[in-house]
Amino acid sequence: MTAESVAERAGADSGPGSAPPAFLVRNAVVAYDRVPVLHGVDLTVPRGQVLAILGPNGSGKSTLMKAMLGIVPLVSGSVEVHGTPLRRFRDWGRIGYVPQRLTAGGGVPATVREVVASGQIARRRRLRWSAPSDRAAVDEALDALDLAGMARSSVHELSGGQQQRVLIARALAARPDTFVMDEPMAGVDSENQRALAAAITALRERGSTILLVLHESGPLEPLLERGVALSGGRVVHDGPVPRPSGACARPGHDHVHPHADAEAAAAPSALPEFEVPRRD
Ligand SMILES: Nc1ncnc2c1ncn2[C@@H]1O[C@H](COP(=O)(O)OP(=O)(O)OP(=O)(O)O)[C@@H](O)[C@H]1O
Repeated sequence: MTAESVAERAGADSGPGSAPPAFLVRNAVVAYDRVPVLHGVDLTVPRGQVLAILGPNGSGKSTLMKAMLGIVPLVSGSVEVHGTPLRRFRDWGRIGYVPQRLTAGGGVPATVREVVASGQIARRRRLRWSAPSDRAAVDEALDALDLAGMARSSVHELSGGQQQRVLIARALAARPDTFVMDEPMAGVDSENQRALAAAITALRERGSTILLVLHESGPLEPLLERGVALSGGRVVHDGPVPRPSGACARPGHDHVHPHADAEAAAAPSALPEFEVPRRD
């Protein structure tokens, strides 16, 4: 069976007239310098689901996310976004991508409002001045992340956690329905974590699809409907969100240390770091 017919069948399984999944990944293989780092990953993300891709350092989380967005090419396999093969997908205004760190702007001074407004560029069909509705969307995004009071501040003066809020507001400003967030809680203090969790809760309540790359579920755990754990470039768990255990379970734990990837590779079916809850 071809990848296209697998995709069609998956669409048919979800019922006549129902929307295609936000992402449909089939047998994805990705290599860097001819060394495979994703070994045939399958993943279907239904619309409206809040899903975390979990796993230790180097397990392939970011690579999978980049392959789903076409940032890195597939050696083989296929990706569809909202029912369209990735190579033909053009509706990028539907996708709100939140990178791990603020890189846009470099040393150029930019205010919080300017960075948030820059999120609308993919949505605009042609070059034009921003309309009142665009400005309203920027205001809404600033409010949602509690940033209105800092709108005129330079982003470079902000803490890492505040910058992370700016990145989410920038994605929100284009009013997408699908979010892909790379480690939104990494290096973020607890106050900013609460603001981020509140914003993600609001997105979930309005039916957004949210895909998060996380080292561990942490403070977002109550929001997550599904956890997909990778180890050594393979899916080793797909179901209820595994609970962090050991040091990773402690409040305030910030995942910066490398994990025992050699052990994970030696036992690919094991779930490093996590206790998997029973399915009752
Ligand atoms: N640009 C690259 N060139 C070569 N190898 C890479 C590149 N990016 C990632 N890798 C390697 O691919 C493997 C998977 O990396 P990836 O960043 O996807 O893992 P990850 O689970 O997201 O890790 P982390 O949590 O540390 O970000 C690792 O062995 C990594 O060293």
